[in-house]
This record gives sequence, C-alpha cells and structure tokens, in this order.
Amino acid sequence: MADKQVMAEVDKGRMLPLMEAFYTIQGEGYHKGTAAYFIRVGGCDVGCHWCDVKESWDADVHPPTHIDEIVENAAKASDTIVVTGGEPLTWNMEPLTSALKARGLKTHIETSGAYPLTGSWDWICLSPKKNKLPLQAVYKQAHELKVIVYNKHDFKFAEEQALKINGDCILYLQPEWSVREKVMPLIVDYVMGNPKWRVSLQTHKYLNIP
Ligand SMILES: C[S@@+](CC[C@H](N)C(=O)[O-])C[C@H]1O[C@@H](n2cnc3c(N)ncnc32)[C@H](O)[C@@H]1O
Ligand SMILES: Nc1nc2[nH]cc(C(=O)O)c2c(=O)[nH]1
Ligand code: SF4
Ligand SMILES: [Mg+2]
Repeated sequence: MADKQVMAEVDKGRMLPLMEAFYTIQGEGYHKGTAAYFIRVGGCDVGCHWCDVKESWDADVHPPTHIDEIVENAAKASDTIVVTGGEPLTWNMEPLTSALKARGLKTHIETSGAYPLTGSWDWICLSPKKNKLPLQAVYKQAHELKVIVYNKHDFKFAEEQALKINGDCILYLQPEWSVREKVMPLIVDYVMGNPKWRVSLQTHKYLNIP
C-alpha cells in the first residue's frame, strides 16, 4: 500500500485490500448450504494459532481495490454477499456495505468482533477469540455466535461468551478443523447435554469447494 492517496482511500473504506472473491456455498453456521458470494478482505492481527487463512493476515500483500469494482463483481454473482477475511472490521465497512445495499444485495459478515462494528449488516456471525475479545456493540447485534472448539476448555469459553450475547442470537460450536476427529464427539455430547447449542461444521471442506 504505497502511495498516500491510496492509503487515504483505504482509510475511508473506499478501497480495501482484497485477497480474493468467489462464488460458493456458505459452509458454516445458520446459512450453511446456501449459495453466496464471498469477499475476503486482507488484514488481521488477532493471531489465532489455528487460523485456516493465515495468508490473509498481512494487508500489504493484498492489492487495494476500489469498492466499486468489488461491488460490481459481487452483483453479477449473487444476491447474498459474505464479507470475511482476515478481519473485515479492521477496516471501515460503511462504504462497502452501503454500496452493496444500494444494489439490493444482502450483507453478511464473518467477524471476531475485535474492532468497532462499522457497516450495515443483514447478518452478523460473531466468532469470538480469546486473545482479542469482541467489543460490546458486536455482542449486542450478532445474529449467530460461532465458537471454535480446539479443546475441552473451549466449552467453558463458549458459555462465558453466551452470557454476553443478546437473547435472539443462535449458538454454534464448530470443531477446529485440524482436531475435528478428536473434538467432534465432545461437541456431539455437549450439544445433547446443552441443547441451546447447535453443531456447525465447515461443510465446504467436506464438499471440496472454496
Ligand atoms: C478465517 S475467519 C475470518 C473472519 C474473522 N476474522 C473471524 O475469525 O471470524 C472465518 C471463520 O473461520 C473460522 N475458522 C478459522 N480457522 C478455523 C479452523 N482452523 N477451524 C475451524 N474454523 C476456523 C473462524 O472462527 C471464523 O468463524
Ligand atoms: N464455503 C465457505 N464458507 C465459509 N463460511 C465462512 C467462511 C470464512 O472463511 O469466513 C467460509 C469459507 O471460507 N468458505
Ligand atoms: S480472527 Fe479470523 S482471520 Fe484473524 S487469525 Fe483469527 S480466525 Fe484468522
Ligand atoms: Mg473459511
């Protein structure tokens, strides 16, 4: 992100470091199984050791891209747009989501909630992380809470997070991919014992799609 003008545009959210954008099936959570266009924005300093897109972390390697171009391509692909990353809330999401909504598109976000909630969202998936907890505003507005289970201690973390969330939020436990064989049976038992929770799997990985 070299020149000053570009940096100013990124600062305002008029340009975003775009890692990739693709049409696929939402693999996780409440909307799993439904077609959607994904916009993956670079930049994240939350630092989850098991993150499955570490290539997204360094914003500087992803080209600053005008939101007009991003929105144009999104509108051709789908009526539902999932903004993910990286951590999308690293950036000002207001210009992107306004432009998507002006085209009549539904805006969904995948976020850790670690930064201020900007943008206008039809669906917020909050996936809290221990090393950078969500801000209050995101707990209030999230539609689904998706806690990643890496080991048995994560059930306690999940319950702590559930206490902070609004009452309408749907609760999910999702296995961390590399330990899925070990934690899936634990999640199954936990959900049967605590049925306010639901299971979420990364079904796109089983389907071999992005
Ligand atoms: C890559 S993150 C990007 C969005 C945002 N930074 C976040 O963490 O919510 C997208 C989703 O994938 C989940 N995720 C990342 N790595 C995972 C893994 N190894 N196993 C299971 N879920 C994972 C995250 O918790 C999040 O719900
Ligand atoms: N198919 C598919 N569904 C997803 N749901 C959340 C994802 C993400 O990386 O944010 C994701 C993803 O990367 N692919
Ligand atoms: S917050 Fe999301 S993108 Fe960032 S490291 Fe964690 S899982 Fe990866
Ligand atoms: Mg993913």
